[in-house]
Amino acid sequence: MTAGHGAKPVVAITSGEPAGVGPELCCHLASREWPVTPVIIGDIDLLRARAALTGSPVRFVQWTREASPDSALPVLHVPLARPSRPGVLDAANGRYVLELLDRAIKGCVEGEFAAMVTAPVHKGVICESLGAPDAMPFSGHTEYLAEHTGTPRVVMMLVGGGMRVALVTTHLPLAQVPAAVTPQALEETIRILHTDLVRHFGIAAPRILVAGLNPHAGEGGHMGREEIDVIIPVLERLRAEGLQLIGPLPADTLFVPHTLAQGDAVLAMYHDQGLPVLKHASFGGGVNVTLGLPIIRTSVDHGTALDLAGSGKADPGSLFAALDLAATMVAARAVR
Ligand SMILES: NC(=O)C1=CN([C@@H]2O[C@H](COP(=O)(O)OP(=O)(O)OC[C@H]3O[C@@H](n4cnc5c(N)ncnc54)[C@H](O)[C@@H]3O)[C@@H](O)[C@H]2O)C=CC1
Ligand SMILES: NCC(=O)COP(=O)(O)O
Repeated sequence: MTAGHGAKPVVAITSGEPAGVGPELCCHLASREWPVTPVIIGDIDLLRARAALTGSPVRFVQWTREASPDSALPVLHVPLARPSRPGVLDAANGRYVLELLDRAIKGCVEGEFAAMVTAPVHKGVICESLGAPDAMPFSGHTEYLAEHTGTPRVVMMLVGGGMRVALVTTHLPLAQVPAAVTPQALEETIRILHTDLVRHFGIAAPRILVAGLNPHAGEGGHMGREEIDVIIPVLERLRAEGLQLIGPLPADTLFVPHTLAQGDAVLAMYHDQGLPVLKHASFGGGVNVTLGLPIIRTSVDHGTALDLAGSGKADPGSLFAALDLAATMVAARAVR
């Protein structure tokens, strides 16, 4: 049983990179009623400072499980290492950002929180803070959550603009993508996507549109062989088990409306094959959800927007959509 704040499930909101728009977006959570109780994880003084700077009337109070909800936003206080200025990254606060994630993960695993929603982090400054300015020890929440929940494979899926777009590979250099699209990676990704479309999205028999890797899905082997050597054999094997898999389809025409209408989700082979289309259709209202985890995690579809930090102009639509989706997933889990 997840600890309640009043009668509602508690959802942790990690406020993300302190120099980015995450803290000020959290202020907007007070402007709506939610079916869950959002508890913000972050430095309470930072949140108060961003509220003052952006003219938000919100009040932040320290979170206690016993307190009854009022108009103030509860905060689980985690102190910054150093005061943060909007738009100015500071590697000294990199570990603070990871502490927010660690606290939320722990709370979700132990049942204190029903789900976690993440505001954006800056991957580069976290890597710098870990003493690896030229390497990528932190490549994203998705990979971090997999590692820290002991989950061998998870799937990044973005939802927005009437689409669901999942990825076989996530944050890795483009040159490494073909080698990462292995039969095992593809099969495990499809199984997770299928299972979670049923489990979390209530789609009884999901139809998945699978992109090819190469232009024109390899043009029959004349423009690359990954479709013939890897993708088609995996799809055939899984179709024999009853999964509804359409493809491999040329990615350039997969996203035309009449093709999209034939599926419940798209599976893209890599980050920039699928996400630009979805973000074009839904930026500011899209949600990133991690499938295959033992916990529920959703996120905004945008980054730290350092250029907007402190201006109060950042759009909270994606954070709202992420919290709405997390609440829906929590409710669906409760009736299973
Ligand atoms: N969920 C996460 O933690 C994500 C983190 N990132 C990280 O964010 C950092 C910056 O990434 P960029 O590629 O510059 O993308 P970005 O999303 O931060 O910014 C791209 C453009 O969109 C605008 N924008 C972003 N969020 C907005 C909002 N809520 N309202 C209005 N306009 C908004 C920005 O002002 C900018 O012009 C990188 O370190 C990246 O890795 C990127 C995407 C997701
Ligand atoms: N493009 C998505 C992104 O960068 C956010 O990824 P993650 O931090 O949620 O893994």
